[in-house]
Amino acid sequence: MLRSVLRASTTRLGVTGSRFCSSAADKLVITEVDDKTGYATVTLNRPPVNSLNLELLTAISETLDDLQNNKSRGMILTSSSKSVFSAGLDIMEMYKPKVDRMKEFWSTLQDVWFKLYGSPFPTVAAINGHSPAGGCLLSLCCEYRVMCQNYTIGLNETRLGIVAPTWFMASMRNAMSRRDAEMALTLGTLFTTDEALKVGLVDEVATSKEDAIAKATAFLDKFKKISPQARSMTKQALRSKDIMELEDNRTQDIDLFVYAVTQPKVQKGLEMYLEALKAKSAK
Ligand SMILES: CCCCC/C=C\CCCC/C=C/C(=O)SCCNC(=O)CCNC(=O)[C@H](O)C(C)(C)COP(=O)(O)OP(=O)(O)OC[C@H]1O[C@@H](n2cnc3c(N)ncnc32)[C@H](O)[C@@H]1OP(=O)(O)O
Repeated sequence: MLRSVLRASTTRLGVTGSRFCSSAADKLVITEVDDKTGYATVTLNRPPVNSLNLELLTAISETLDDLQNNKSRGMILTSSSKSVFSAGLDIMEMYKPKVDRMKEFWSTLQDVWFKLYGSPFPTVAAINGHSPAGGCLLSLCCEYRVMCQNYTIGLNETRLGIVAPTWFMASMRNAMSRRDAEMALTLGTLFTTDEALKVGLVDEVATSKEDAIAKATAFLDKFKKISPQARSMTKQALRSKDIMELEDNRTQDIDLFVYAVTQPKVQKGLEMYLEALKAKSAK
C-alpha cells in the first residue's frame, strides 16, 4: 500500500515543500514510499509534458538526495501525465537564454545525472508515455526500463540540429550495443516501444501504467536476497568511468553547452522547432 507523500519537493513556484504536504497535485515531483517494500515511486508532475526546466531538475535532484539520505531500497521513476513520461529538456531554457540561469540549469542537469546514474539504490523507469531526448536520458540513467505500448523514446538531438553531450551518449551505450547506439544517436531515432525493446533500449513492455509499476516492482524484488552494499558497489564500479569523465570536465561541459546553444544558427533552429511544436499543439 502506498503511504502518503514522503516529500514533494519544490513547488511550481519554486518553494521547497514540507515533509507531509497537504496537496501533492501542485508539486513538481511526488514521492510515495511503499510501507511494505520500502520502494519509492517518484512521479514527475510538471504538466503538460514534464519538460525539464531548472525548477523540475532541482526538485528531482533534491528527491534523489532524500532517497539516498533515507537509504532507499529502490526507486521507480514515472510520470503523472497520461501520455508523456518527459518531453526532455525545456526548450525555453535554451531559447533566448540568460547565461547565468543557463549555467545553473546545465549544472543541475549534471547533478541529476550524477545522482541518478550513480545512485546506490536500484532504479527503474516506468515509462508511461513519450520519452524523447532528456526524457530518454532520465530513463537511461535507471538500471531497468519498462515501457507502455504505443509511445516513442530516443535521443533525437541530431534531428534538432544539436549534439547530445558525451555523457548522454555514454548512458545510451550502457544500455544497448555500441553499434545500435551509434545508429540511434546519429540518426536521432525515436523508437516505438516495440522497436526499443528489440534494440534493448527498454527491457520490458507493459500494457498500462499499473502493469509497468508491477513489472518495475518485480525487478526491484530481484535484489531482495542480494547484499545492498555489494550490489551498489558493483553498479558504481561498472559506471565509474562515465561518471569520472564528466566529473573531470564539468566546467568545460557547461561552457561548451553555453557556447553551442547561444550560436545564432542553433537559436534559429530552436525557434523554428518551437514554432512547429506550437503549431502542432494548436491544431
Ligand atoms: C558536443 C557539443 C555539445 C553541444 C551542446 C548543444 C546542445 C545541448 C544539447 C541539449 C540536449 C537536448 C536535450 C533535449 O531534451 S531537447 C528537447 C527535445 N524534446 C523534444 O524534441 C520533444 C518535443 N515535444 C514533443 O515531441 C511532444 O510535445 C511530445 C513530448 C511527443 C508530446 O506531444 P503532445 O502530448 O501532443 O503535446 P504537445 O506537443 O501538444 O505539447 C504540449 C505543450 O508543451 C510544449 N512542449 C512540448 N515539448 C516541449 C519541450 N521539450 N520544451 C518546452 N515546451 C515543450 C508544446 O510546445 C506545447 O505547448 P503549447 O501548449 O504552449 O503550444
